[in-house]
Amino acid sequence: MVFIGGAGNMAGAVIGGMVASGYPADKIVATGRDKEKLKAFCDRTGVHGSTDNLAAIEHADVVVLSVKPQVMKELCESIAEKVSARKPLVITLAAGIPLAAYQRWLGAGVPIIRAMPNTPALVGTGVTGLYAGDGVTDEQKSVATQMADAVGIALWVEQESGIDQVIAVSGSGPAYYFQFMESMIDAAEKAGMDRADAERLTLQTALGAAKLAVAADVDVAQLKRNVMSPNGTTERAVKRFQEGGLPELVAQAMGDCAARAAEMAKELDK
Ligand SMILES: NC(=O)C1=CN([C@@H]2O[C@H](COP(=O)(O)OP(=O)(O)OC[C@H]3O[C@@H](n4cnc5c(N)ncnc54)[C@H](OP(=O)(O)O)[C@@H]3O)[C@@H](O)[C@H]2O)C=CC1
Ligand SMILES: O=C(O)[C@@H]1CCC=N1
Repeated sequence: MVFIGGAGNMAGAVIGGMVASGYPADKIVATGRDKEKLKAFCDRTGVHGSTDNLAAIEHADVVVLSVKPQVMKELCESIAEKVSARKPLVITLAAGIPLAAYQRWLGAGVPIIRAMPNTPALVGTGVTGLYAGDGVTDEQKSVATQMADAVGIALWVEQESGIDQVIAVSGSGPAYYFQFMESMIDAAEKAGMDRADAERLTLQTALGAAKLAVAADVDVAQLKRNVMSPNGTTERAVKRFQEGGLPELVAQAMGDCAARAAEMAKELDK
């Protein structure tokens, strides 16, 4: 399996998670342009590295594309001849680029899967949304499912637009939680708590809440009520969130996120 842009944030997290879960590191090649960054990544994970995309994909059955959306067209055009001749399975991790664009850039008939992972893949707790284009076999779909399963959970979507919904929930989602944690840490520090203590307590609380929510047989609304004693401290805090419009703000932010994915598609599908 070859990851183009393999030492980057997203592919690096997927590769790190795959290797940690037992996928053989010597079956993975990561490519990049920055030799030092690539070497450090390969030393850390045990995967092979290459600064030559064409040489790296020469015999590959699966090519994962993980460069920034803005440079994806240029990258695809640079590998198109080789890819359209051999037709390996191409899995793209990029946000905001429709399958139709890859078909134009890489040539018709190349099997393409859009995958939308998230960075918690690195710790085996990722979410990957998946969408398969025409001509992708069940065996190829199962390769993508295996990659996703190795680093967390997978969800296949029926429509390509489902990928934009996945971006709004889980692709970008970790940043929403990091933002919330950052705000809690800042507020606790401002209120007089040592920053390191504030960080420790905030992160453990986030971890505990997420673990409890996953393990519980009641929904998150009930778990929230379980923390709220009538006329107690939590009720006061939650009332402030609700009066301040947090639910609407979250919905707006997620809407903005999905809208940006659609906007990127218009900018980049050329
Ligand atoms: N970050 C995230 O949370 C998520 C990102 N994504 C998607 O993943 C993709 C990558 O994003 P992210 O990892 O954040 O970005 P990064 O910039 O961290 O990684 C991109 C990598 O691509 C490499 N690269 C650029 N051009 C080339 C090239 N021509 N040949 C080989 N390697 C190249 C860069 O390495 P070098 O500097 O060595 O060239 C860099 O390491 C994007 O398309 C994004 O939409 C999807 C889901 C979540
Ligand atoms: O912010 C971005 O565009 C990428 C896609 C999802 C997460 N990061």
